[in-house]
Amino acid sequence: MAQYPKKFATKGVNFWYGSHHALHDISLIIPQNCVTALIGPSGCGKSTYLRCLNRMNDMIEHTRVEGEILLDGQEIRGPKVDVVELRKRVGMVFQKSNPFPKSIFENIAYGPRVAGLRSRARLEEIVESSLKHAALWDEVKDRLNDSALALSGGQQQRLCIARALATDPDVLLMDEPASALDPTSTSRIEDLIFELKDDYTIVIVTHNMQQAARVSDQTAFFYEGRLIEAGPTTEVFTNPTKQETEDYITGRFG
Ligand SMILES: Nc1ncnc2c1ncn2[C@@H]1O[C@H](COP(=O)(O)OP(=O)(O)OP(=O)(O)O)[C@@H](O)[C@H]1O
Repeated sequence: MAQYPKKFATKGVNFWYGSHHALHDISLIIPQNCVTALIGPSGCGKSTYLRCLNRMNDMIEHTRVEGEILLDGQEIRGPKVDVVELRKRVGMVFQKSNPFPKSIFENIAYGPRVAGLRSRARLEEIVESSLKHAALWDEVKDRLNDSALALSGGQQQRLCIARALATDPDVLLMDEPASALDPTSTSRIEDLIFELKDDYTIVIVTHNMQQAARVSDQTAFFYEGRLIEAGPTTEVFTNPTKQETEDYITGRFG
């Protein structure tokens, strides 16, 4: 992965929920234009780590983070960092698709509007390009004013990806984006992830090891709040260096 520039470099990241020490000394490079999969058993800290990358954990009370989280070499917890700007650059898609109870158009236009964009023509361009990027345009272009809630689960998830793309991010964080979807919709999301990495850096949390093996370039295995190993996905899956990784990927626990 060394041939790719570092998008994120996290060094010695520790994280606490109150007195619960949830992440221990996590140092991980997230390479640009690659898909990094975070795998590991339930409760090992994957989502917590993911939320460190756009300071989403700031919204949870009584939490504390220590260590370095550098995005393009800049500390994201520095005093001058605008968190709203950070979250535009580092967009997020959740396990359960969560469209607003508004039209398809308004769901995508929302972020750019909140950012101050007023031009209808420009908003239309952004809606179209975001939906195209999220491989949804052809299915919805004739019904942009219909409610987003009328879309299927898989379409709603692609809409949420389009919504995250509308603010022109560099990075997409995805927390189990396909775990609530049927196999066909899952496979569309996986194809989409593969296409998106040309333009974005992607970090995906997944419970599904086949999915991690299919979509990611780099895999990071977490266990009990620690990063056990990280490396090129093919190596982690075929020749893991740590016993815990081997036990997990061969299904001995988790
Ligand atoms: N909001 C919260 N408040 C308190 N503790 C939390 C909170 N969110 C997570 N935790 C705890 O932090 C630890 C790591 O949780 P996290 O959700 O990051 O794990 P995970 O690997 O993503 O799990 P899963 O795969 O089940 O989503 C767990 O012990 C969990 O109970």
